[in-house]
Formats: sequence, structure tokens, C-alpha cells
Amino acid sequence: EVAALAAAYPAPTCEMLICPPATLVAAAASLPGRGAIQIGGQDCHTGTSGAHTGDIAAGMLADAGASHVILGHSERRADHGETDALVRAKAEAALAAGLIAVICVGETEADRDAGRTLDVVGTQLVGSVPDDATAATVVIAYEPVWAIGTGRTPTLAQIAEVHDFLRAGLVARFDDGDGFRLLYGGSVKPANAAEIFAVSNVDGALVGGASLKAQDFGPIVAALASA
Ligand SMILES: O=C(CO)COP(=O)(O)O
Repeated sequence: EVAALAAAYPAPTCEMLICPPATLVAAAASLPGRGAIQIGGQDCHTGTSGAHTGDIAAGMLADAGASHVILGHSERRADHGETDALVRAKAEAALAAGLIAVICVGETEADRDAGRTLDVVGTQLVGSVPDDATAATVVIAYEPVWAIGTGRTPTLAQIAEVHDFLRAGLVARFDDGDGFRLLYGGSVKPANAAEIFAVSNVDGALVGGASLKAQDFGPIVAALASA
């Protein structure tokens, strides 16, 4: 699928990143036909050395050919109890290893129903993003937990509200806050990609289910390339 996608988009006008499971990072990165597609991991450890059996250090991902790593995905936060402080420490390790960190934030459905969405993502943003982050080294992904894999998405106005809020938070904290890429994630499909990419401060997408097949991911890439 990676090779098929690369063949379909030999010179894309947007960046393409595939983050396969750790067991496939090296194979994907060394695929002769990967073209412009970049490869990332889905998590890394905070440490650069030491005894951490089963964990994958950022430097190991870089050695395997990864350029990026996703950190603080809601499944990591839920399944492994990852806190903002841990995500930040992982991001620091990723930056030290020369990786670009794709840091995820997002509210649960209970948070949204209680009117806490901006509080939650704001706290996650402050807590999870290292102080030495730059627009070149950190990407933020807004992923409402209730939209992941469910086929449900926030309204475009709700996406805009959160993305504008995240942008304001980045601008207030970082000199180049305007330049950070803000991805939306959660049930992005070929059918809704173009309208989501037209939303204020949406610079791209973090795609799960629709990234597994080149025939689904391709139209999403095309929608971003022409956004
Ligand atoms: O976060 C995501 C994948 O990890 C998003 O998944 P879906 O695009 O399948 O909703």
C-alpha cells in the first residue's frame, strides 16, 4: 500500500507520513518504492539508554529510518495511563533524537458534553509540548477521542473552535507558533476530507482507518494537496 500510494503521488504538494506498527518501521522506511512518503513510529520511550526491556527509544526509531513519531495518542493515554508529563518527556527524547514529534490532544465525549473541551485540550497542549518545541520539530494533532474509529466527527465549527484555540495557545507560547502544523484526526474519510481541510487552522489530518488502503488514503492526500 505504501508503494501504491507513492506511485500515485510521486511529487505531492503536501507531506505524506505513514506511521506503521514498530515491527514494520524499518521495512517501510527501506521500501525502494516509498518515494516522498515519510515513515514514523507510534510511540517511543523517554530514555536514550538503560534497561527498558520492550520499549523502543526514539533513537532506535531514527536508526530504523523513521523521521517522525506519534506521541500521546488517546489510545496510549487510555491504555497505558500516559500523562501530559510523560508525553512531554517522550517528546523531548524524540526531539533529541532528531525526530519530529506528532503530539496528540483531544477530549472524551464526557468532556465535550460537560463543556470542558477547550480546558482539556488546552491543558494537554501546555503539558505535553516541550518548551523547546518549534514549528519544524513538533506537529499537533487534535483528535476528539469519541471521533476516532467511530464514523462520527465534530461539526466544522467545532473543529474550527478547537483549532483556533490551539493556534492561539501556540502563538502565545512560541515565537513561531503561527507555523506549527495542526492536524485534525478522527474519522477523516475521502468524503469529508475536503471540507475539513477548508476549516480555519486545519493544516492536515491524522488518518487511521482510511489510511490502511491506498485507494482510501489517496483521495485524502489529493484533497489536502488541492486545499
Ligand atoms: O487516531 C486515529 C488513528 O489512530 C484516527 O482513526 P480513524 O481515522 O480511524 O478515526
